[in-house]
This record gives sequence, structure tokens and C-alpha cells, in this order.
Amino acid sequence: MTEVPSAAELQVILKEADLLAGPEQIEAALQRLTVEIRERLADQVPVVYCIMNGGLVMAGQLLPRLDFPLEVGYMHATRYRGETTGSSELQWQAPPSVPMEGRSVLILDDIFDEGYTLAAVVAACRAQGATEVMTAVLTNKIHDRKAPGFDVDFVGLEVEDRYVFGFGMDYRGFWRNAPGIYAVKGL
Ligand SMILES: O=P(O)(O)OC[C@H]1O[C@H](OP(=O)(O)OP(=O)(O)O)[C@H](O)[C@@H]1O
Ligand SMILES: Nc1nc2[nH]cnc2c(=O)[nH]1
Repeated sequence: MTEVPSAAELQVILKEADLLAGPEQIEAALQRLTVEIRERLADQVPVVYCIMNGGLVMAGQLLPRLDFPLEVGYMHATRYRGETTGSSELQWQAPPSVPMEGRSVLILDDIFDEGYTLAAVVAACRAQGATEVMTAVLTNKIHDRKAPGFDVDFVGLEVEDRYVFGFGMDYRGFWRNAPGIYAVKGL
């Protein structure tokens, strides 16, 4: 069994981390995303999918601002599984929960890092018959290791090329509940 770090150890991780975006910057990013998404999808009655687990906080904060009719679904695709580097294999832990044939689909996730997760999720939605698939992320990590031929449609904030946590994103499974976006010391 993997040992759970103590509360004191996890407090040190947060204390030593660099704050990249605080609640005010995140609020402004969510507001911008709301306006852009409304413009594109307000009359489409889309299925809005939360990608578990990382997308949970962003979806929870964004959905009540989308003041137009939509359905909510979830799916869990994971490639990092508590590590700070991604595996080449994407694991599906929960398949899409709402049928999407003939529908507009909006995918919500916490971070567009290398992009292999979202590229695979979008391909799966198309394979299931979605007519249009859009992606919105809270953060886009800036580097030149992106999956070729794929981009996201809506971005809240840009973050530097470090391992980040908070607002849905984990550090080894913890601190998804941190109210800002932080970069781990030394990573
Ligand atoms: O752009 P990529 O390099 O593919 O990485 C981005 C993905 O990594 C994280 O998920 P993770 O695999 O950690 O699963 P989790 O959401 O359950 O933590 C995050 O939530 C994104 O879905
Ligand atoms: N928590 C977290 N998950 C990720 N998945 C891909 N990149 C990251 C990152 O920087 N932080």
C-alpha cells in the first residue's frame, strides 16, 4: 500500500510552492471563458463533459455561469495517475456518461499540457458521433512539447512550464482543493 504523506508534509508542499494565479485571476479567467463559450454554444443545447478528476473544480465553477440550456456528463481518462510525468498510455476509468450522437459537445478540463489526453478524448467523442467537439481548459502550459495536430478552443490562463497544482489539479493526488494555482518547488 502506498504511504499517505502526513498533513504536515503536505502543508510544506503548499507553503513552499509558488503561487502562479490567485482567486482573483482565476475568477477573471472563468468570466472570460463564460463569455466566449456562451457566444459559441448558447443555442446548441450541448453536452458539457467534465473530465475527471482534474476538471471537477473548473466544471463546478463554470457550469453555473453558463446561462443557457445544456446537459452535463463526465468521463475519466487519466495518463498521469498521481505521477508528475504522463504515461504514453491513456487509461479510461469511466466512459462517457451521456450519449453524444448528433450533439455539440464541450469538454472541460483543468490543464492542456502535452495535449495527449484531450486529443484522445476529442477523438473518442467524434467516434461516438458528436457533430462538433470543443474543448475548454482552465490552464494552458506553455512549452513546445504539444501533441502534433491538436489544439484547444478556449483557454482561461497560461501557465509556465512547471508541475502545477490547485483548483482541481493534484500534487501526487493531493491539494486539488487548493484555491489558487501553484507550482511545486523544484518541479
Ligand atoms: O495534456 P496532457 O499532458 O495529456 O495532460 C493533461 C491531463 O493530465 C491530467 O489528468 P491526469 O492524467 O493527471 O488524471 P486526473 O485528472 O485524474 O488527475 C489533467 O487533468 C489533464 O486531463
Ligand atoms: N496536476 C497536474 N496535472 C497535470 N497533468 C498534466 N500536466 C499537469 C500538471 O502540471 N499538474
